[in-house]
Amino acid sequence: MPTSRNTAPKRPRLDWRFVKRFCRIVRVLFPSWCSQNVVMYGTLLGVTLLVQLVVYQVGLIPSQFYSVLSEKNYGKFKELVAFSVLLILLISALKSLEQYICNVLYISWRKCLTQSLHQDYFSRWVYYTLNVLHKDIDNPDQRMTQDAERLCKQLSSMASRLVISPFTISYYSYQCFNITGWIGFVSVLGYFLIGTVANKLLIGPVVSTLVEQEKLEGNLRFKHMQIRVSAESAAFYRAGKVEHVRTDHRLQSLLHTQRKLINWEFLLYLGVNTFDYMGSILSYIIIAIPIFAGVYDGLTPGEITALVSKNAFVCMYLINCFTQLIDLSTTVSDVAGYTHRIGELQEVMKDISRKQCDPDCSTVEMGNLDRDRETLSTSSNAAIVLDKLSFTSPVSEDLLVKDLSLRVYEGTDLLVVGNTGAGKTSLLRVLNLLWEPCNGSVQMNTCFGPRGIMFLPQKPFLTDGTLREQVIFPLKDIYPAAGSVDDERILRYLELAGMSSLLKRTGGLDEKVDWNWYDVLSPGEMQRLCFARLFYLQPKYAVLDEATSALTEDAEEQMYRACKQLGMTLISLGHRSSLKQYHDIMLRLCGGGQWELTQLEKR
Ligand SMILES: Nc1ncnc2c1ncn2[C@@H]1O[C@H](COP(=O)(O)OP(=O)(O)OP(=O)(O)O)[C@@H](O)[C@H]1O
Repeated sequence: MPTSRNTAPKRPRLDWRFVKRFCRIVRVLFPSWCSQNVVMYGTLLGVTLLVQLVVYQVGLIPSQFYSVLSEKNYGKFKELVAFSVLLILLISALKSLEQYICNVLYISWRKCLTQSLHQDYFSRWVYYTLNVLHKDIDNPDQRMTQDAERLCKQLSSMASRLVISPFTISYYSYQCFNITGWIGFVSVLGYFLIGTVANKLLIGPVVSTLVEQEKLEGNLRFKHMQIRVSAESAAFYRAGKVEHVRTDHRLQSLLHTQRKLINWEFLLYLGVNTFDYMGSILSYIIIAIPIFAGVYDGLTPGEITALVSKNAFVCMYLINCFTQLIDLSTTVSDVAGYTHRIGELQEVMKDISRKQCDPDCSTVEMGNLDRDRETLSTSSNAAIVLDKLSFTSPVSEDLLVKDLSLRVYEGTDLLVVGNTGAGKTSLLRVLNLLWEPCNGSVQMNTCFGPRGIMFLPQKPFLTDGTLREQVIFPLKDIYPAAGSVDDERILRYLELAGMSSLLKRTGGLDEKVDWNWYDVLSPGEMQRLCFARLFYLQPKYAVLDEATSALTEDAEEQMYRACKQLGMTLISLGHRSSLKQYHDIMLRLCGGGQWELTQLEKR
């Protein structure tokens, strides 16, 4: 497990690492040369270019008006008014279209990026390692939702401006050079360079503070999430006061960082605004140079006015192009912050995924069932073979289990007992490949999932959705056949688990419910619903981690008898002595790595 708790996190910057991460994200946003996003982006560039051409024409209109009015030419004036109206209609249409394409591109990019992150997150058990074991990365959920959304929004707003800038800058530089000579052009360029250096110095702290702020924002939301999920338990403890203090504490840290951020942003905005306004004065100074130098002495006052107007437009627009580039620096700082957060998540997920070697049948898919049966019939008799297995918890050096050798055969039920924290559930984590053993080996000759091995975890997992979706979970589709056959099976197993009353509460198998299953079901009901799921899926091996802890002994007997009738081999974890009667062998974890195996008398 890679940990870097002792090393300070690297400050996110506009550096080579940023370039690499950004390129990786761009590859996700543009999956191939002929993808829809490339076409859309190309169209956006085309429209932006058209906007620039029309803007140039619109910019020349005042100088034409000066010329026409100084000549008092009524015919030309009428033509010019009609032409101006036409150009204005055209530019409004083009700018609206440009904005529209930006928005469509934003949605399409968000889809690509979030789906790609989901792909890595839900592959194998990356989500488990990331959330439970991997503490180096904060708030993966926030990175996949909010950060991805903001990155796409910012990128779509600046994407075309950034690419089109070199062309407009070249064109207006050429015009500026033609009219004012090299002094005008060099002045504008020098002005831009000074602005860039100043902004670069200010962006660095803004990027790192922004990343910090996003992290704290996620922490605060997580705290609220925690209260929401555990509202009832908190209320029993009357924990409002202490949780209030803790939540406010997180809020304080967030606000402190936000204050730091707005201080840095104040300096950045100061630079940006000064640059903007100085730019407008600079344009007149540049225009004044050839006029005072006598270059245009031969022109009439009307022609000089028209020329000054045209020159003013060209110079101001060139400065405006540069200014826009500088203004983009604030957007670039946001983009850099989000790029680092998302890029880091991608790297960590890829790294985890690479380490999680894929057991060929760990996925739960209907299509795997036939292959699963083949695997079972050709494999060794023992479903699980543990050979000198030793493991610790991820944060401790002390062995929970040392040199455990054990074989689990079909039809031989195993009970695992031991004191609190002795490592019973951890043994399941190792069997499930969630934790790596530090010694020995685990050989799973049976597939995970329906028809193979199914785990009923200590904390029941209820998905969102209808009653049917709860029962058939983790299958995506009904099995073995849709329609009344499957409905009958579900109803039969709900009844067997003592949960047929749920049908009335939900209003049917496929009625959407507007409640959170965890809030409305009692712990015992949740456990019964998980048994209904088990009866429906009928795996060969059922691993039950204190799965009846919230049930009476009678109800426990009912569940265990049903499992046996359905032909399941059981591996149970628990504290109750009543469990012994349903099992053949007992593994006792004695602590400090010690363990013992005993034969049991089944009733
Ligand atoms: N994600 C984790 N990170 C670090 N330590 C963990 C983690 N999960 C469990 N542990 C520790 O590993 C040890 C064994 O835990 P485990 O859940 O296996 O106990 P158990 O025998 O199942 O206990 P119980 O009877 O209470 O369910 C405990 O000390 C626990 O705190």
